[in-house]
Amino acid sequence: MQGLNRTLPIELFDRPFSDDELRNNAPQREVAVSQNIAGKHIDRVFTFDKVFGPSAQQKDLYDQAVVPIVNEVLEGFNCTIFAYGQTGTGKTYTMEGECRRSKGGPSGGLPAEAAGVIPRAVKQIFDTLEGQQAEYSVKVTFLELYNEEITDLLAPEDISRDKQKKPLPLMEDGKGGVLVRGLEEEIVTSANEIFTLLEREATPEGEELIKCGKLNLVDLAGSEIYHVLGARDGRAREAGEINKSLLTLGRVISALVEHLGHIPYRFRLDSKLTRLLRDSLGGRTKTCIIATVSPAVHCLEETLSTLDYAHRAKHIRNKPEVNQKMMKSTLIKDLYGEIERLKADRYGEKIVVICQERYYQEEK
Ligand SMILES: Nc1ncnc2c1ncn2[C@@H]1O[C@H](COP(=O)(O)OP(=O)(O)OP(=O)(O)O)[C@@H](O)[C@H]1O
Repeated sequence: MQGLNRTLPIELFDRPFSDDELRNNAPQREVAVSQNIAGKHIDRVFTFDKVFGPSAQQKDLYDQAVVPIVNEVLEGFNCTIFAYGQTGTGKTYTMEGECRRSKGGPSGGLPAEAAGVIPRAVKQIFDTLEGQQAEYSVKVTFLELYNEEITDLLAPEDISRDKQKKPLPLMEDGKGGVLVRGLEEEIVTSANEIFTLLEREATPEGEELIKCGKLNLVDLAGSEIYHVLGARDGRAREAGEINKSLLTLGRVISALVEHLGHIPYRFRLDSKLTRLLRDSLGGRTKTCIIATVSPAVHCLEETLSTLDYAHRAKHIRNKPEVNQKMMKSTLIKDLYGEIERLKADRYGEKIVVICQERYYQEEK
């Protein structure tokens, strides 16, 4: 769990570095919040794995918090990184940064210092694989969940109607997981346009293995849009949906912490957010939550709730497993099997049609 703090005033970081920490250049791990309620002074301290203060740059967060996670993905784990926090606290800035327009610069380098987690992760994955001179294929999907609707951040805007992207359905994948149907997959390749395999390595017998890791990078909608926009017009529903989504996520987190990893069934189906993050909260995925908070005093309540939530989520125990490595020959055999099955299905359909036609003719 990481805590990224955009521009928190120094009062919130009032604990100075100890001499030991200064010597070891240790990153901060605590956020201290001071409150004066009815003349009573209340101090609260939240401990996280890492805390990034007002002067922290995107690179600092990335190098310290995300690089190890991307390395795990390259080792074959599924990992999730999501930013959580009040609206306007920097979730999008953290996940995407300010580099959307210049995405995919000619040199393949990062377009700006303000590049966030997503472009940096893509670059790290690509650089590492290039460095290994391995044959690989990297597929990237970016999605946003907002108002109980999933939108594809890679899909081109719909030019037919008011530039809205179509929401995508979330479905069970039949293997205990979920999938977002129609989510665009962008293939990031080397100059040689190598595709198909993420990474290969040889078994002692010289058989090639395929290692596959997945990195989920999630941008959540703000939880307190309600307060900012007020419950007017269509915004009321939006606010309700967002709050419902995050409330359910909060309940799931409590359930996971209190019931030792068991999520009550009703919560599992409650919201798309929970379904989408099912494997990331208490499942087999390694998950990093980046909590973003505001420096503004009028946001204190929400800041405390974000810190509370993030702190609670820290107690969730996931059981990460490396994805099963598959022998290349087995994969090819499976794919041939699949092709044969599809051919047989098509043939079968045709027979049914012919039979129906004949049936109607005979009926006549
Ligand atoms: N660490 C930062 N340094 C400089 N500017 C920042 C930082 N974090 C956020 N900002 C700026 O603050 C504004 C709000 O940030 P952002 O849009 O990322 O918030 P958000 O949490 O994604 O909001 P929402 O929940 O509404 O989507 C943006 O203008 C962004 O550029």
